Amino acid sequence: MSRAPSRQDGGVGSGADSGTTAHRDRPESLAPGARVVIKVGSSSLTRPDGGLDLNRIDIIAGLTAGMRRRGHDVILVTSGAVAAGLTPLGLETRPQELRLLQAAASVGQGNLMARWQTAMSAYGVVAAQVLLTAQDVAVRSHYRTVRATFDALLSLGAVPIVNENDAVATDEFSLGDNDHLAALVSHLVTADVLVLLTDVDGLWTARPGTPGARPIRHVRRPADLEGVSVSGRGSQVGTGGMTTKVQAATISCASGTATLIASADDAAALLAGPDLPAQVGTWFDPTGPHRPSRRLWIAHASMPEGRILVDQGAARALTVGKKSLLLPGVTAVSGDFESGAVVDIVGPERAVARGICRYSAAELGEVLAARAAGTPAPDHVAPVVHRDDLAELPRTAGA
Ligand SMILES: Nc1ncnc2c1ncn2[C@@H]1O[C@H](COP(=O)(O)OP(=O)(O)O)[C@@H](O)[C@H]1O
Ligand SMILES: N[C@@H](CCC(=O)OP(=O)(O)O)C(=O)O
Repeated sequence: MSRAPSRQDGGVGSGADSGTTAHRDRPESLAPGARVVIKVGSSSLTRPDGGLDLNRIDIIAGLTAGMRRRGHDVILVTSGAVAAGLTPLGLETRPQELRLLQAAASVGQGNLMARWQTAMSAYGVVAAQVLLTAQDVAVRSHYRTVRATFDALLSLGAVPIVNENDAVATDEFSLGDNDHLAALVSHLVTADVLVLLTDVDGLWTARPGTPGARPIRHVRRPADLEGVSVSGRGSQVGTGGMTTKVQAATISCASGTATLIASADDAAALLAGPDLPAQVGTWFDPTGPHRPSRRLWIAHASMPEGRILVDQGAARALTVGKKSLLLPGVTAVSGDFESGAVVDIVGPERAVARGICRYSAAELGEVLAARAAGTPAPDHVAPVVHRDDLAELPRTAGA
């Protein structure tokens, strides 16, 4: 499907947009042709008795079909596999143990996908199951393959229906929550808008029900979140609460994808036509351009294999000077990695960046040892991490 030229404005109609970041209003409509990732949480797909809410699945399938007719590419990220597997296995509540969660997800995913497929096909939409693991986004060659799969599905007019492949995820190697998965998928497909549908009307100043808590309708920049109390405790069936949604919005917005957190009850009000009512959900403006996928992959999806400690001057050169990391700034190295590995770069106060290291840990160790002994170091001229291979980490991340 052809894409509308919506990249400059985050895929939204300009509405009352003054054009300046400081006074930008919330957009009033979805731009024609915007590519939209819709994530539906477990809390929105399950009934109080634990079964799948087929009415909700039908509504979202119908909205997806309508959006496709209006020219949008739609990618659905669905939770609910664990929740859908509990009752058939005779489990009364969500188990803690990984193997039981995986058993539930294995049973539930088939059920969940069958329901989506039936609902989508009733509206003439071809649904495609895509189950991802952390490896698929952490290993660059997998990442490229997955992106090609999404491109093929979208160009053939199918709607990818994505979940984590919970049955094979391990404790150490799992995406953990579908809000994060939805942010990574948004980046993979260069989405214009990410819609996180949940059981609450967007982000509130504090957990709804807290005295004085009120909904926030528009987040223009991360600083707008100061003072907002976000809890990781969600519904009975959900994972991560509002914390993972705000993290997902932050990741997506930084890579040019506007994000809307809203109640699944308001899905029709938001997605049945181009209009985006101002008093529904929370809209997060994009905070950066659609970034080259390589940099975002380095920052949010890759698995660092080691750490390079740097002095204050090097940390400043990376963060303020926007420079490459050079050998003289390196003070120590940890981990056993080959050249080409992703590493965290840690300054005296915190982890400042993540990047692809052009030397192995052993080569860096040799340089450091020679420096300590006052003997000539091997004659390396290449930067340790080139600026093009480097992504800065936000202040809150890392050490
Ligand atoms: N500041 C906040 N604003 C809105 N909701 C919040 C906030 N802090 C915590 N929450 C909780 O987050 C829950 C949604 O998260 P979760 O149950 O994980 O949903 P999902 O299953 O849709 O991913 C809401 O039910 C709400 O109680
Ligand atoms: N992959 C899991 C979803 C985990 C998750 O993040 O759930 P939720 O917080 O409801 O989006 C499942 O399908 O049950």
